Amino acid sequence: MPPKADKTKEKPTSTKVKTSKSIAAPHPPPNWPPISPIQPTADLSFHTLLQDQILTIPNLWTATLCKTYVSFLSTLPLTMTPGKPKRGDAVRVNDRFQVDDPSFAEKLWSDTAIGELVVAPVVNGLELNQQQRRDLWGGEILGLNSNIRVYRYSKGQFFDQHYDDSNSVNFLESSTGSVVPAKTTWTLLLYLSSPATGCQGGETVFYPEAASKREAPPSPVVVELSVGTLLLHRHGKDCLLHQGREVTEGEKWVIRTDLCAKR
Ligand SMILES: O=C(O)CCC(=O)C(=O)O
Ligand SMILES: [Fe+2]
Repeated sequence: MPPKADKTKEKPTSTKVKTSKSIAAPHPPPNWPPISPIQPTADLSFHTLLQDQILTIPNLWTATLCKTYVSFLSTLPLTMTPGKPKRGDAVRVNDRFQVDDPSFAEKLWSDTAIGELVVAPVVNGLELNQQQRRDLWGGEILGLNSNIRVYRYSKGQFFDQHYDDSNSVNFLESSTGSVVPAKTTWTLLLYLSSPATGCQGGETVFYPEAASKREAPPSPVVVELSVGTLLLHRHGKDCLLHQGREVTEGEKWVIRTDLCAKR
């Protein structure tokens, strides 16, 4: 069975006081550039790549904003992949920066179209009712995981086949300041690079399973990199096997977080 994504680094983040052991990375939150300029929400929508499993929001971030972020992220102390993965962990060969930053997670949710589109999802032209929303997102969505990860893949780097785990987290509600028990349900990957920025390869590829043992598995779903596109995919027990293909030219930059649902 293919491994889980880097389990050791995907520990639940907590908004409570933590022991040094539970801190995934000891970074103070960086001084992120403002999330501007962005596309108006009215111009954006979900695109379905695989029903109930893989969605995108093309052009969530403008090319200008992605460029500003890549320049900024290049100044952060990214760390190289730890040597040999532990037994059961996926092979991830890239450079990463990880920080627990509820304030940035809240900005990504509210200052971009993510929050509005997730709360009132129109999928394939149909607005979902409350039950359909819960089924799609895996519960009542609170916002985004404060565990923010930045990946830089240089030429020759990749993220081998794996499944993403659902994690238990404590979600800090910005409006009330209260902490709500939550779990992550979908992975969000924001692409800041593409062939337009000189990056070749690096596609995220999903391997849907065959409906039965007698049937051949469907073709893999290849998500091409596109600057400013947000990719969302279901994770946890219904996660599809997936990988980040090798980058063959240039650099691939990605910001990763997750949807959090009430536990
Ligand atoms: O970089 C990618 O395309 C995939 C990343 C991924 O699978 C992950 O963060 O779990
Ligand atoms: Fe993954």
